[in-house]
Amino acid sequence: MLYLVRMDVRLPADMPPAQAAEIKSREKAYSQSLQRDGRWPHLWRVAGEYANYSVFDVEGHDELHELLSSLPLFPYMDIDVTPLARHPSAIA
Ligand SMILES: O=C(O)C[C@H]1C=CC(=O)O1
Repeated sequence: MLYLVRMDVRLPADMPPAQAAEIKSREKAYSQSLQRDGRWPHLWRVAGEYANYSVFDVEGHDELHELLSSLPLFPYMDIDVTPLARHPSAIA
């Protein structure tokens, strides 16, 4: 199943910069492993915001929840999930 996911990152203003950098580094490594194995085929920055739109290609809700809740930034993100169904007029 495909899911469109918006993630808004809200790190606490008082988080020490070294801690923020360490979390972002782990997030990057984890997200790139999911991109490489094909489960996170799109990752786009929302221009001007600390947010992204992503497309996940996973078995279903349970796998998506497992992946999202394992993100190192998960405790600091607002996440909005939209399940995608095939459009009858789509040619691809
Ligand atoms: O920067 C973000 O949008 C949050 C998150 C998503 C992938 C990643 O590496 O960081």
